Amino acid sequence: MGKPIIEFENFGFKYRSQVNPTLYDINLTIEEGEKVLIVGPSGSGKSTLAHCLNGLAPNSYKGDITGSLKIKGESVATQDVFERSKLVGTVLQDPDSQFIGLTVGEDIAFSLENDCTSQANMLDRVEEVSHMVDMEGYLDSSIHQLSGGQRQRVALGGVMVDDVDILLFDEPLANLDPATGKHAISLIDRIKKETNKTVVIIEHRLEDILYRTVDRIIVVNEGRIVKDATPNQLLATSVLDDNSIREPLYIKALKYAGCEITPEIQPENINSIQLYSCKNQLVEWFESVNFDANSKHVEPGLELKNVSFSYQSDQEIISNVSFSISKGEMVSIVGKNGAGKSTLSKLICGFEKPSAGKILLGGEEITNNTIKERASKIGMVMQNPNHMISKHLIFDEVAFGLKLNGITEDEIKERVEKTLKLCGLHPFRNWPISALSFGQKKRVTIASILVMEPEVLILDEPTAGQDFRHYTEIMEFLIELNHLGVTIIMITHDMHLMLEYTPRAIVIANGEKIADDTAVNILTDEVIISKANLKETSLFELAIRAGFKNPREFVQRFIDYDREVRRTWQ
Ligand SMILES: Nc1ncnc2c1ncn2[C@@H]1O[C@H](COP(=O)(O)OP(=O)(O)OP(=O)(O)O)[C@@H](O)[C@H]1O
Ligand SMILES: Nc1ncnc2c1ncn2[C@@H]1O[C@H](COP(=O)(O)OP(=O)(O)OP(=O)(O)O)[C@@H](O)[C@H]1O
Repeated sequence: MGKPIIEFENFGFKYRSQVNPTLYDINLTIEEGEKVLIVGPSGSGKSTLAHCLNGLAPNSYKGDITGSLKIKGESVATQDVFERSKLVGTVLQDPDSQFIGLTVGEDIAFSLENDCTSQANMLDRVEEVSHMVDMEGYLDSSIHQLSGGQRQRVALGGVMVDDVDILLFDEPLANLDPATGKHAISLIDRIKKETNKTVVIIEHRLEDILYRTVDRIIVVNEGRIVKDATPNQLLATSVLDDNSIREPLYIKALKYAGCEITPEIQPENINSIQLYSCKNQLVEWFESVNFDANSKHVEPGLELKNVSFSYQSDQEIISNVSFSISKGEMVSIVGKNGAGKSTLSKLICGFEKPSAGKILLGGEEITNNTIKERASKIGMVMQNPNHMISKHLIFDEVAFGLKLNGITEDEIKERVEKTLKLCGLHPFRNWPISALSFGQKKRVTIASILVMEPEVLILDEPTAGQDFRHYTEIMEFLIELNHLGVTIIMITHDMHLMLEYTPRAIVIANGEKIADDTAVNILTDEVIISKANLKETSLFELAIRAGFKNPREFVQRFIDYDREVRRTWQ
């Protein structure tokens, strides 16, 4: 047993604005040098636990603590945020809320200044850190000119240099492209091993985190710890499923095939798992299922013809991109951080104007239409919900667009209520938005666009911060809309989402389109995966390890089968 570094004892927290506590009976000891993953459904209290650990609660988020929290053996009850920051370094869920400097270099330097590093040393260290997170070309760029994932990388870089014993990451992968996510996980692992720091990670993307070993997984639900186990032990239970947390895809495939998952077969990673007799079961399952899922769409929807764009005249961000998405299609746009995906959506919505090329909707050119003209037909849900929300109450936020369009009060009420129900927000309709978790806020922004009933819906990372139940609800809801003829375009770094929900994907790298194919073909193509910072799927690896001659087909059958299973849940 190592020395305890974090000790929550009978710990509870109640936000001042809430009637009931958000955390109850937390008894959790984390030892020096441990790496612990905290998972749980949206709104279960994970970020609150993180805020209690880094002192934001109760210092910034006011509330009452019961029980005790000790760090390094000492009670921290009276510490302020600054004192706590010397013990715990944090990457928050919304990186925008923690930038201090104006440029990338200044922001990284700020973390070093806290440690009184000498000026000369500082420049070297800033270079080194920026290199670590692959941002060395951006040291003079303003934070505001960075893409969402680039901001996340800077935030990661900042905390990695903090001279603290505990590193706390709240959804570190949310905006990172899959390859950078993998890199970040390796980096966290390396720093932990080299410096013996204690690492606490909160993340919905369990499979991605388990790319590198974690010592323990803590499952939180409704403010309590419901399970504290090693990954191998946990994956052998149904706790993840029971608590709306997504299991790794290869585990799901093995379960579909009827294989028994035990800790002994080391299920924590696709490379560690022993398949034994599961191989035969997988083959039998594969042969027993077959679907022909794809239907063809032909009506013209959204078309881009040779579109180019630059923010600054010397650097082209989008280069000669053309594609055509039929009415009623559901397509992913994927690619590296900073590749130009969000910029493309800004061009489609009219927030920016192409320097060359045309954009058409339903066969008609809209290149010169105003944002307002497009807004009734094209809805856009942005990456960061805090960039979209302008109202105090949930109902008002969702009703806002309808009000602007002069819809009657009765109709507004009906449409807003219906949308809130669909988005799982109805119980909160009279709440202030400030009292929602990040995942809940994200759903508010989706609701505020859906209520407008757009023809084309563009969603930038629609499921970031969502637990599996809400993820599935949102995605199945989008599929329903899609079946009604709404064209859906998703910008995502979630390879599961792309595989499972969008038959087709467009890949952008350095502002150019480098592929336009089925999601399965793309995620099994090494060259494209590497060029666009994507990540191979564990299903493909499972199929190879189980000896399938056509692993692509195995992946496709899993996807089709899984889709059918999910449909029957509805
Ligand atoms: N600032 C706040 N003021 C009042 N209540 C809050 C505040 N932040 C969170 N809560 C309450 O705590 C609950 C849990 O929120 P928290 O952010 O800890 O959840 P989470 O598990 O991190 O969720 P997610 O995965 O969606 O980020 C919320 O449903 C809300 O009731
Ligand atoms: N307002 C701006 N001014 C100048 N450059 C910008 C601006 N916004 C974005 N950029 C640059 O344009 C490039 C593309 O950014 P964009 O946000 O489209 O990327 P992305 O593919 O959506 O990335 P991510 O996956 O990280 O969200 C990036 O290199 C970014 O630094």
